[in-house]
Amino acid sequence: EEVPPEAMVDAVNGVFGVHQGARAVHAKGTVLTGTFAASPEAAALTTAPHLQAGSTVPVTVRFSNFAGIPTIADNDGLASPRGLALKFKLADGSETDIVAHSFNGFPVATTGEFRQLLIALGTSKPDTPKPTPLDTFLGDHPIAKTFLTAAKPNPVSFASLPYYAVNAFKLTNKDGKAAFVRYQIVPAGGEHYLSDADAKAAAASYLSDEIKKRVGEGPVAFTLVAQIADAGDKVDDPSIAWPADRKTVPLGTITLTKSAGDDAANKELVFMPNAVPAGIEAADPMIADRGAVYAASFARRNP
Ligand code: HEM
Repeated sequence: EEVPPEAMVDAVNGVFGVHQGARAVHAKGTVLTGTFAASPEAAALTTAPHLQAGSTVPVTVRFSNFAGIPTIADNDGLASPRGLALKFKLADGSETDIVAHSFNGFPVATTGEFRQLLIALGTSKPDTPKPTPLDTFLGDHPIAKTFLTAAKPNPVSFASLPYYAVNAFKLTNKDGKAAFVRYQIVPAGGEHYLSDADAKAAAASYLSDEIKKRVGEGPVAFTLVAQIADAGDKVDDPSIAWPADRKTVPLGTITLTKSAGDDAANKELVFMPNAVPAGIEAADPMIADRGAVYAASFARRNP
């Protein structure tokens, strides 16, 4: 089922409402800048310029809460999964982006199913007669139910949880050899979460406050990793995580050194999951759909 990008933005707005100037989803965020240095191993996978050994390029990272509500408290249940959007500034002036979240999977397999889920969410209110559209959808889609009900503990920091880009890409190296991969962004300092009591007591902007303070005291680092598909792993279904024992290859190190402020200071910033240089191609059709939807959302928030 082809879904027009505008209809997807409308469906997201149906869940969270329209908030002038904000992203339709992942509406509260904070931006940092730094560099990405490619690993020695990356070039064996792809000819992409920022993934050649010795390459270092500037990056911009936006951390965000899930909900399409710009005032969402960082300890609200709707703040998870968290987002990490990463923009590489390539030497030729172009940009390439990775847009990831803190859950290894997605509720549904396709853009069309995602629209159905959004409509079910938007039309199921506390006073909606049972079974609600959401009850019916989740009854038919057990993976979506697992996604929505999975424990998503509040992190100590945006820098203390791993992120997954979920949709598969095809990387091609200089010999023409191709591999299907999914990106993971792994925190250098490991995973750390708040206790329930500490999460409850946390301030509404504890995460954006914490990351600004942290980066003021020293660099904040992540490793960009490629998880490599085995023959038979599905590349067009982000709802199914590939097994954890699949080979992983470090692609490089993200080192964040400066806060660039919150969204008010970064209105023109947009990340495109489908913006890729030669050596990288989208493998999952959801990636092109996301590109069109993000552009439509950007146009609405920057009229
Ligand atoms: C068809 C599926 C999807 C739709 C329709 C969709 C929709 C959107 C929209 C409308 C935005 C706001 C864009 C903007 O105004 O700049 C957005 C941002 C975002 N989405 Fe998605 N999304 C989809 C899939 C995903 C997936 C699979 C992930 C996780 C890997 C994800 C993570 C994010 C994140 C982290 C942001 C914030 C980006 C930023 O910081 O600018 N989305 N999405």
